Amino acid sequence: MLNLLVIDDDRTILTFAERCLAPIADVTTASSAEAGLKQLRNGDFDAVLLDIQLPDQNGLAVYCEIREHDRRIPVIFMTIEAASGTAIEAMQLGAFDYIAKPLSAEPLRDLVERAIEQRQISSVPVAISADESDEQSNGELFIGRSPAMLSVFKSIGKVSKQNVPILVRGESGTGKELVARALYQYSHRSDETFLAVNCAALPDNLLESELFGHEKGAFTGAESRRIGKFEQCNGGTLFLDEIGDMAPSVQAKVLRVLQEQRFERVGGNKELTTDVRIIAATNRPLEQMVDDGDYREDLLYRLNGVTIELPPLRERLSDVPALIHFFLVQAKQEFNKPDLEGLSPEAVDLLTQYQWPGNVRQLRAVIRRAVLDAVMPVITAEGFPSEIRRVASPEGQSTTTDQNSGDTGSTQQPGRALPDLVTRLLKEKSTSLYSEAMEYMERFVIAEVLRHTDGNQSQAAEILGITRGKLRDRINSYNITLKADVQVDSVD
Ligand SMILES: Nc1ncnc2c1ncn2[C@@H]1O[C@H](COP(=O)(O)OP(=O)(O)OP(=O)(O)O)[C@@H](O)[C@H]1O
Repeated sequence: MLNLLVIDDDRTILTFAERCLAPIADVTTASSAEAGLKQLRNGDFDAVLLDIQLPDQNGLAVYCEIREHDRRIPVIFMTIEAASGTAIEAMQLGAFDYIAKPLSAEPLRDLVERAIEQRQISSVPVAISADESDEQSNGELFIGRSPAMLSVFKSIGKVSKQNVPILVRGESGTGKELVARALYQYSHRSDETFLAVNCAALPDNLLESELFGHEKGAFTGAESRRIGKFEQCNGGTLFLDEIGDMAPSVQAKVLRVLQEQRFERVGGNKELTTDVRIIAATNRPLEQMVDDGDYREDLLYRLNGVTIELPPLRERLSDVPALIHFFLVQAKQEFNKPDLEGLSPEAVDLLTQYQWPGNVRQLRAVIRRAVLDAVMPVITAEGFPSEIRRVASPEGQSTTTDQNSGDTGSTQQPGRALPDLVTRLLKEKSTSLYSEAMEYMERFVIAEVLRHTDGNQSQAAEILGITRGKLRDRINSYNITLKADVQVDSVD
């Protein structure tokens, strides 16, 4: 039988808890902090229900003693409304949860059952530890042991010292920028500047001036001369991310730098020279864009000389455990969770089966979120978003949407889930409500506009007032599938 300790100076609460929780656990009661701690030391408890205001000792102090005795015991605080500030403090210290008085039988039973379940899972050895390994203490930043990644590392080794442009290809979030940085670190230019420009993040005219600079008065608002990245980076390495998102005029200027190392600032006629190594990245089908007349063939030819292809994470799922470990260690330190031990075996199973449409970036976000939310030493599948937990359901990764998604199936009005989402996050005591709600809104707005334009991205970008590159970026990160009817799957 499972054992539960209830500490409260209110007799009625102790009697209520005994009666209500008897079907699930052997309930031991104590009416003071001192008596409770004595019981704790003599017994073996699976969870503790603790009154936050005890006559002989502050509830938080008692909580700290319980943690010192056994940090795996989930502690549920019982509070009255006025003490909610202390309850929040308790949660910050790592309490399992808190429940408001007067107690009701069903929520109390549910909560205790959940706590006991977590305690049991926490007693199983973790499948992936959150402690730093030798590998990580060696400063390894680029994780991957799959044959596909080993071949990427080999390519980096082969070409990093050659002074040629390199094109890094792969889906969003696969690590293209990391490849660019590794190429730079292992090159002869590693002591020189490394600059990165995301070509999709700026409208065409601003991108041109960002890259090549401009002269005073070149256009309205150009109040002084500006030095562009190609000039700033002379002798160094320039990473051009989303190289597919450049207007023809910018493509022509980049081609000229690649061929002759020459360019002019916007609005200037003085020819400047620069010695910059270009590493470009894209997740777009440049060949197709050339066929469609959207991209210069000569530029593609120049960039394509040496290509490094990053496989999507779903094609190298054997890398997932090492990546989980890497991100766990990072997040444990960053969020100051010294008690975190790692991930339970079923949690690891789930993550190694999921298809990761958002690639490594999505995996990183999922681990960070789970660490941030963790109140127990072991993270279980409960700590993951619903789209990942669905993998374990008999239906597999269904396309049904949930309240996290910006869209809904045909049965629900799009966008209607926002109030529910806010209510749920409030209930879960979220500390990122604003960003989650904004993400939901953005997802919803983009899907609606795309539906309105029948999936036409140029029209949608115009209506939204954002660049096509930015729209594409959002479509990728929210995993919006453009079919006859625009569908949205939720991705963190
Ligand atoms: N193999 C890896 N090891 C460790 N971290 C990784 C790895 N791959 C990617 N990451 C991390 O995942 C995140 C996304 O990586 P990155 O920005 O390089 O992707 P990207 O392919 O350039 O994405 P985008 O196309 O959207 O710009 C970053 O936080 C990066 O540090």
